[in-house]
Amino acid sequence: MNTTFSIEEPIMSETVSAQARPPRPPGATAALVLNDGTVYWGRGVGATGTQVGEVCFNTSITGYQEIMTDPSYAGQIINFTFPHIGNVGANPEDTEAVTAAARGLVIRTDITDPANWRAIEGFDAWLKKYNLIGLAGIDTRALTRRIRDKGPPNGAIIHAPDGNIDIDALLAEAQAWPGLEGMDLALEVSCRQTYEWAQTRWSLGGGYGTLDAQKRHVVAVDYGAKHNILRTLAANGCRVTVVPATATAEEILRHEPDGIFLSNGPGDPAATGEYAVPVLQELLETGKPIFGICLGHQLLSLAIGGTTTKMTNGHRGANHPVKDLETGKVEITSQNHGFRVEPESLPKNAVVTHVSLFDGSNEGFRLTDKPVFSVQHHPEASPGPQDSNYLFERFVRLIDERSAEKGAK
Ligand SMILES: NC(=O)CC[C@H](N)C(=O)O
Repeated sequence: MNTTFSIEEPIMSETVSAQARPPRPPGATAALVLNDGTVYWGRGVGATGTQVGEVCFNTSITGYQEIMTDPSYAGQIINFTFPHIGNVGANPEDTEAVTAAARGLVIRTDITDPANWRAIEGFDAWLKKYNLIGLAGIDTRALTRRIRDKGPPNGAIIHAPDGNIDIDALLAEAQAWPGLEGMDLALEVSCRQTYEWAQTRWSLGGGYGTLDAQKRHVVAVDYGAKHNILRTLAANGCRVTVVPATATAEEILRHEPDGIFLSNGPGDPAATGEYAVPVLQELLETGKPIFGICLGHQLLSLAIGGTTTKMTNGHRGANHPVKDLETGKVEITSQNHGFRVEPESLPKNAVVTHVSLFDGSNEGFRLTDKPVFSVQHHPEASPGPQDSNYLFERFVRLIDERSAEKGAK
């Protein structure tokens, strides 16, 4: 690990077009090759090998462990806009899944020795453990501007400590990769078997807790669920049964849930919708409370007849303002999505409840005739602000109201 901390850490090479490929700088052990032939040389960090995926950027300043383990990043290489990634090291608590589904990461400065009381190892060692390939010394600003102006390209990365790097082979890989549109990745990251979840949210001094009073039972459909969603459900008094993405409506209802949760997840919602939508349509018929987040929001929109499209630039960061149209309040949100719901495609019984103040795109809706709502952003944060936590309370209220109604009958 490089132990020198310096913002002046040299960038390996600037953005250069295919016509004028940059010569390999001395010491280069890694490269990123975009499908248009652009080459970025770098210094390898983390695991070795090659990977191919969509290159997107995330603007979060903290939370790199949570971002790298968010299953929604399957099929993606993350370019961090914040220059000092890795400087607080790594700990065993700040993870959102048992394994990492992201394809790799691109960072500006070399990883330094950790400076944080919670760190038990350096970020480089942690990346190796999670089999994540990284490149340091990249002009991440230039790459971000390129993604902002032209949309996220497909690219191939390599970390080869022996310097054995074949740019043409990487270019061919990047060009042959079909891209995220039309790709179902939920099956790759979903759990294989049903399991119970009881861990609650982390607290300073207390770590993660467990829940004693489990008043409500929620079945969470795992399209690639972040653990902090499950933790937040548990912290709100829910016993959570997590079922695979392929669970049928009958399998879900056999657990007799008081409410149903639809998780976040990677890939194109239209592709996942091929098997998820018929199940959701059956679940909607039951009148049970349903809450969806991100991919869950997109799948719910498809189930009621809406459409989703790929965005030119997705939303990935921890400072995105979203307006709750029903209260007029603005919440600062955590985001990670590259597809969006087209609000004009939604049926009359769907009311748009949230909108992005960055680009006006849809961030949420609710149904007027059923206890059903969903949001595009990530109210569980991790990383990010907790302004939107109230949405979990709203879900629990819907569950309690329905239970009270049933009890009164
Ligand atoms: N975080 C998510 O659930 C992402 C949803 C979807 N894969 C998208 O990119 O839009």
